[in-house]
Amino acid sequence: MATDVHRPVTTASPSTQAASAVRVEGLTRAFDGRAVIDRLDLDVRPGEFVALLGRSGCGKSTLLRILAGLDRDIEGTVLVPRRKAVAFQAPRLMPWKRVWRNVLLGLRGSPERGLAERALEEVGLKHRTNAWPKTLSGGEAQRASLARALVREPDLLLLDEPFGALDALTRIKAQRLVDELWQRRGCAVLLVTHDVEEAVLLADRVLVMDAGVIAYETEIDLDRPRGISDPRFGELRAELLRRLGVDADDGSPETATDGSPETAAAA
Ligand SMILES: Nc1ncnc2c1ncn2[C@@H]1O[C@H](COP(=O)(O)OP(=O)(O)OP(=O)(O)O)[C@@H](O)[C@H]1O
Repeated sequence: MATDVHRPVTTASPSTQAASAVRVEGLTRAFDGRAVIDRLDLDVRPGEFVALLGRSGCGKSTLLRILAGLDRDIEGTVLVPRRKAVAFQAPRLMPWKRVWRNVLLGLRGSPERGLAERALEEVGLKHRTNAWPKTLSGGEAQRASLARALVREPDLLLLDEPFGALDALTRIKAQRLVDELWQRRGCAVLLVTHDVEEAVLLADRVLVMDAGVIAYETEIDLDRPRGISDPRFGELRAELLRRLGVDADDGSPETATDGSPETAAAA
């Protein structure tokens, strides 16, 4: 797997690179002198599905943008595969280009329309190949955005709240689609989400970001396909909510009282 190195201060050995789809060591990103990411370490295995939770403003999108190579004003080591793709909450389609041209946007050379068609077929949108973006529903636009990511044949797929703006039913369908695509493609996925159930439903491992680092992580030891009625699902959900500082019973934020690392992570 070809690997991009962003401003390394240390160098990982080739064997380490092969064992990880993402390797981050001592990553720091500051804005106006304030470290939003503060010596963060992270490893994602090839083909692993990782979900990233955390309070609003804790730095999730900043981390994702760094992994995508969109922000290089960093300290530390970031190793990511060269073939990576990102999809955001807003589909970011160019309104003056037809759907298939949007899918091919930014690809080198002169990629053929058939390439876009195959990716659109994979997301169930082949019938809208020739459409203008403004004629797509929210769910369709998000699928077009996913097709644009898939056409890059990524080893790493970065998803920043991709279902955040969708209605509940469309969201469930989009989650199933991402699950299917991940199983078929076998790429590593890093999904930023606010939705704890979505994280437990889809991910192999869920991370909670707080105070600039990964403050908590848990493997999701549930068989697939997963159902929210599974008692273990409820346990994992409750624990993650607790780590996020939310009481699973009444949804109200907990107050940090004892200064313990656990409480600090959740506060
Ligand atoms: N370009 C920037 N300039 C200054 N501050 C920034 C910039 N980008 C992000 N920040 C700040 O960094 C912090 C983390 O932002 P980020 O968008 O990564 O949070 P987040 O966890 O993704 O939040 P949310 O869940 O609300 O999307 C915020 O305080 C934000 O204001």
